[in-house]
Amino acid sequence: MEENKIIIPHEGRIKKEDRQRQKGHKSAILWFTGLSGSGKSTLAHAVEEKLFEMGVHTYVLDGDNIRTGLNKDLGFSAEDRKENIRRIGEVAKLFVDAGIMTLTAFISPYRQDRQFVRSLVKEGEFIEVYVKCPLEVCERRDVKGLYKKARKGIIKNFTGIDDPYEEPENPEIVVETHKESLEECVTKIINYLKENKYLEAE
Ligand SMILES: Nc1ncnc2c1ncn2[C@@H]1O[C@H](COP(=O)(O)OS(=O)(=O)O)[C@@H](OP(=O)(O)O)[C@H]1O
Ligand SMILES: Nc1ncnc2c1ncn2[C@@H]1O[C@H](COP(=O)(O)OP(=O)(O)O)[C@@H](O)[C@H]1O
Repeated sequence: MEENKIIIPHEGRIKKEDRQRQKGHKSAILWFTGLSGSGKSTLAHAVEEKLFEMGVHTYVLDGDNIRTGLNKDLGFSAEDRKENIRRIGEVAKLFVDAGIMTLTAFISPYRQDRQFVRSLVKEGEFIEVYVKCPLEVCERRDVKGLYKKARKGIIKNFTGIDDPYEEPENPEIVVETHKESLEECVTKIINYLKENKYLEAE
C-alpha cells in the first residue's frame, strides 16, 4: 500500500505570507494546555473576543468542535490522546497556513505530543500557553462535575487523578488562573502577541 503512495504537491501561487499581508497580521497557534478546569476554554474564547475586536482573523479549536466531530472516534487512553493532539496539530497547521490566529484548548498532557505539534510549524508559530492551576483548585471548581466522578472511580484515567499531566518545561507564556484574574491573563497574552509583532504583517 505505502509503496504505491506517491504524492506530488501542487504549489499554489498564493502563500501564507500573502494571506497574512492581506489580513494585516501574522498567523500562529496559541496552544493552551493545562488540567481540566484550569481555564483553557474560558481563556481561549476571551482572548479570541479581544483579538476579534481588534480585527484579527481567529478561530478556536476545542473539545466542542473537535471531539464531537473529527475526533469522535477517540477516547482518553495515552494512545488516543496522542492521536487527538496529532490531528489537532495538523488541522491547526492548516489554519496557520490560511493566515488565521488559531487558539486551541486541549489538556494535551504529554510533553512529547505538544512537542510534535511544535515541530509541525515554523519557529515562532507555536506559542505554548501553560494554564497553570493547582489540582485542588481545579477540583474545587469542578466545572463539569467530572472530578467528583473520577474520585468515585466512575471515570477512569482522569488527568490529574489517575492519569498524568506533564507540565510544560519552557512555555512561551504562563498564566496562573488561581492568582491572576481572567482580565489579567488575557492582557498578558495579548501583550505577548503585541510585543512579539504577531499583530502586524511582515
Ligand atoms: N479521562 C479523562 N481525562 C481528562 N478529561 C476527560 C476525561 N474524560 C472526559 N474528559 C473531558 O474531556 C476533556 C479533555 O479532552 P481533551 O481533548 O482536551 O483531552 S486530551 O488533550 O486528549 O488529553 C475534558 O475537558 P476540559 O475540562 O475542557 O479540559 C473533560 O471534560
Ligand atoms: N483567570 C482565570 N482564567 C480562566 N478561568 C478562570 C480564571 N479564574 C477563574 N476561572 C474559572 O475557572 C473555570 C475554568 O473552566 P474552563 O475554562 O472550562 O477550564 P478548562 O477548559 O481548562 O477545562 C471557569 O469557571 C472560569 O470562570
